[in-house]
Amino acid sequence: MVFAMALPSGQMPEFHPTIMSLPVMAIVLVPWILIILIKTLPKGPTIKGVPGSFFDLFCCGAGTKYHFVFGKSAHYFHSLHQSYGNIARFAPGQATTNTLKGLRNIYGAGTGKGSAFLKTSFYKGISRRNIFTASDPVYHATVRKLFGPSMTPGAMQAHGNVILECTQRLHGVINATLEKTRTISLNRLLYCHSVDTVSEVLLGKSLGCLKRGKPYFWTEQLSRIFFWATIREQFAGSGVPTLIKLMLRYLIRKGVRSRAEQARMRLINEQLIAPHNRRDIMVEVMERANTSELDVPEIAENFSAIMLAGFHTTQNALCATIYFVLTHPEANARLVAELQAAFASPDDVSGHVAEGLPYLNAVITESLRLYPPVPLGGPRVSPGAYVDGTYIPAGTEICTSLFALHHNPEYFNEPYEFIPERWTEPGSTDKKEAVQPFLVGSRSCVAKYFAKQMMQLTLASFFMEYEAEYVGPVKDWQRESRCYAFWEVPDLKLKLQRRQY
Ligand code: HEM
Repeated sequence: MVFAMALPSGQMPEFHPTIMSLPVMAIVLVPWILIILIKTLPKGPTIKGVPGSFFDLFCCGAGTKYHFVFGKSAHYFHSLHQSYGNIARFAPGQATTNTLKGLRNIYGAGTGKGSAFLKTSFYKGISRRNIFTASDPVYHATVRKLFGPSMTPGAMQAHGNVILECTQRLHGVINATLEKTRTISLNRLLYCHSVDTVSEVLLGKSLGCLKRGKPYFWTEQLSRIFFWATIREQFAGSGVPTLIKLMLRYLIRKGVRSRAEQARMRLINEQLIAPHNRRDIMVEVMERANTSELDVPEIAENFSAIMLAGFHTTQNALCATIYFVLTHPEANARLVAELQAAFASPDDVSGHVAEGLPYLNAVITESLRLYPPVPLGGPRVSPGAYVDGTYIPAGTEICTSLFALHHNPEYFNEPYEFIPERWTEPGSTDKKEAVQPFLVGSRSCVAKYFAKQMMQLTLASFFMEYEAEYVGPVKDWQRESRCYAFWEVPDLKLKLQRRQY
């Protein structure tokens, strides 16, 4: 009423929500941001004498938090190494290294008490105790002993034909689509292929995502779980994780995570009692189970963890390799020539020939170098030890950024270029051991040979079957990918045509 009288027109003044809300925002948000900053000040031991950016060291790791949240952590860590050298801090008590020696010091340190660099609490935020999340070396060794023998190169050979059948199903779906259009985005199809193949080899049952035309909601959960685990880790103690948890649980998607877990465990428990018509990995593991200290629910939990770890990683690697080959016409021509000299037709592709093809394996390794599916390497707690000549105090965190290691100019000529020849030319001076996309040591990828075989067979069959052209918008695959533990892969849009044999 007072306002109305003050205005000549006698109307009420307009309500400007932005002007009105600014003081409110200031009153509510500024103290909250201050509390977050104070709460996220480092509480544990700090690393001294290792450089890092001002924002990270004196503003509660603000630079790192920003880049994590916006999916740019891999590039950010690389830029820290470019600015501050081979060991750089990204928070007062956390450091990253980009050297081979650093990698070996951290991940190859063994499992002995007091000498091992154990997994950090970050992994506990991902799921229950299993092969991937456990930090206890004794428990971890028990699980590796049970599953490891079924994933050696020799053991994996028995699954080559199953992987090829999965690849044929992928081609069946692509060919059906080609009857309607020549332009196809392969991201989702390759994701479904990865899910179906991993579940088929591991559990003896394909999840049928390709047939269904889309993945199940629970197969796609992992990247989100990793994202929130990262946020939790970055903002630990500030109240942000609790707020997010409450929002997720009560406001947005009640119980999604537990439904995902139930769906996954139901599948595994069904397969544990179902008859199997071939010797898949589950059959082999359950034959050994009576010699293991793990009970059946724990074995089931580990099947779940191993299966999930295989979905995004292999899809990331397959998409990137196809992109790099197709955007490098000479590499494409060389690869196709090698494949056509080795196989008479796509149906002729076989595991034992594909594993010996130098150029095929060179394009795979070069893609894994440029675009490691796990770009940061896992965070570890220092036992109090030297990493590449620098003392990292006990209780502080250290990791090797695989993306930065793979782009380290000390090891690679033209580190940003896709040059498969660096793996085939005897005169190449590049340091080959510096490419370790599966990590090294006791916590390296248990399914390394599975992943390699799947890539060899899927890619050999694909390039034999199709003449392809990349027609998507992406000019720089790495820059245009977001990274949250794995990559969020850009659009792999291709124009495809079946080859005639
Ligand atoms: C190109 C594909 C793949 C790459 C580059 C890759 C890379 C890695 C890396 C870097 C780690 C260590 C992660 C850490 O310490 O935080 C890891 C661990 C692991 N990976 Fe893979 N992976 C791939 C495919 C797969 C597949 C297909 C599976 C399963 C079918 C799998 C299962 C696992 C498991 C269970 C672990 C934990 C091993 C342990 O701690 O003993 N990975 N992988």
